Amino acid sequence: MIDKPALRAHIRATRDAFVASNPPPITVPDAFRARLSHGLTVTSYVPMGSEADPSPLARTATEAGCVLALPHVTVRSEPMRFLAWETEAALEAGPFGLSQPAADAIELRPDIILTPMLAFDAKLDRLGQGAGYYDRAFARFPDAWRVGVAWSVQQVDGLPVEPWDMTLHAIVTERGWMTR
Ligand SMILES: Nc1nc2c(c(=O)[nH]1)N(C=O)[C@@H](CNc1ccc(C(=O)N[C@@H](CCC(=O)O)C(=O)O)cc1)CN2
Ligand SMILES: Nc1ncnc2c1ncn2[C@@H]1O[C@H](COP(=O)(O)OP(=O)(O)OP(=O)(O)O)[C@@H](O)[C@H]1O
Repeated sequence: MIDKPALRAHIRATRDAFVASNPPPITVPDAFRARLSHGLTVTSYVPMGSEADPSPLARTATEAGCVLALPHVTVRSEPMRFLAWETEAALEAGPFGLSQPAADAIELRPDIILTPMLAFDAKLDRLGQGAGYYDRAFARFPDAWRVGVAWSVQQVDGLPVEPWDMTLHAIVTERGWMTR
């Protein structure tokens, strides 16, 4: 049995140390670019702490004519919503120190979900912050393309898979593209 809280703390520390060593940014894989088309809704996120920054992917999506959205959360019992976000538009302070769109921004249905995560494995299973926000969003939008974004050092040998977990379709790290 893997102790998830202990694993989360360990990975946060590993990620902090990795970022302190000045890793290269994430670059945009051709397989990601190939999937973009005009009018698709792509959800990004604003990195917190030492999370990998998905902006290169989000910028490429905007250039391809995609619409960008960002997650918006309130309390755990309420689902996360994806709200429209124009690059440069002001963000507001949310819970957990998050920056997010204003609560009255337009809610969108995602086609591609750029997903933050704490840990992942070679089978493209993921471990998040533990609030289940992305797990619930994946269940609500099962047809969206689930692309995890992380640093390569966040890969682990295996993760406990919960009944509600939905495997990612692909992962982007500073080392490149992983798919199944
Ligand atoms: N950048 C980013 N945005 C995101 C997420 C994420 O993982 N990363 N989320 C993914 O769900 C949602 C926010 N969910 C969160 C759920 C729990 C905690 C949390 O428990 N934070 C701890 C401290 C974490 C730390 O030490 O790094 C806390 O505040 O006590 C944070 C965000 C939506 N936006
Ligand atoms: N589809 C779902 N419907 C309702 N509750 C869910 C669903 N998926 C997950 N949950 C709940 O979310 C909680 C968190 O699960 P877990 O520890 O696997 O989160 P995580 O993968 O770290 O989180 P996240 O998806 O936010 O990154 C669990 O208590 C679980 O019951």
